[in-house]
Amino acid sequence: MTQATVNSLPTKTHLSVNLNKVALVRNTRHLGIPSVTRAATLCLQAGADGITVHPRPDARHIRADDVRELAALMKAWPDREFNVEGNPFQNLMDCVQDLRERQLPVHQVTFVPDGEDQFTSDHGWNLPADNERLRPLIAQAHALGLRVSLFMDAEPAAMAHAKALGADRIELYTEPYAAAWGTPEQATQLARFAAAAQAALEVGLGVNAGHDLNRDNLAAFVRQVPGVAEVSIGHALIADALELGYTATVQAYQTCLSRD
Ligand SMILES: CC(=O)[C@@H](O)[C@H](O)COP(=O)(O)O
Ligand SMILES: NCC(=O)COP(=O)(O)O
Repeated sequence: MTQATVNSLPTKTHLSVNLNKVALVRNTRHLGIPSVTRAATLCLQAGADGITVHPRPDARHIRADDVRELAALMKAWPDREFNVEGNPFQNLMDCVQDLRERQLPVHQVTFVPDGEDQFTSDHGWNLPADNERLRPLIAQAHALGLRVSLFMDAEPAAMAHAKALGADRIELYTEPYAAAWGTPEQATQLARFAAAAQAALEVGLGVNAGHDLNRDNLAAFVRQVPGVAEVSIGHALIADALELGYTATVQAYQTCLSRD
């Protein structure tokens, strides 16, 4: 990497807490508990750097109302980030346009190429094949004042395409690393993700990461993959919070991210 690139590496990896799973439990009754906004408040009070949600078209967990209520809450936390994930060819753009019309904060959109009823995210964009259809949506998000991150597999060659499309960041889809953690494949996967992150940094993209990161696999990832600006973590973090509470859990994840 050039010196200029090294100098621009983030000094901290931010923790964005994904609250999908809080909404998933809430949606099994009509009682409003557990509260997604209360969870967000507790995570932010505990030191989370941001909140992530992924409102899927089937509204299985996060609903449009949740996105609005969380954005309204984020107004009271101007130094924290609100990241909304989704497929821009489905409901994502309407969702963030709605926030903008209400003058509610949203900082980043993460474009994810999921099908309408996909079990969970399991792949990134296919660049350059998806280039032409993504380009106008990235421009549309920029016109709304949003940072755009593209959910990507750890393929170094795709990073220059993401940059040429106008993306600001990529989010590395980390499930293959998480699945390899603790096995002989771990080092191979780490090297693969490090190469993809380095390729992204070299073309001037920021690097986010997420999917199945947890308290066991997180520290090695951020130590060995260069320049990770942000991780978004939901499933494992909320599972931990059921046992430890939000405050202790967020603090434990921040300890994993510490570079001391
Ligand atoms: C893009 C990504 O990896 C996460 O948003 C993941 O898709 C979480 O979604 P679910 O909580 O619906 O599994
Ligand atoms: N972008 C990934 C995310 O928000 C959370 O993924 P997971 O931790 O629920 O797998």
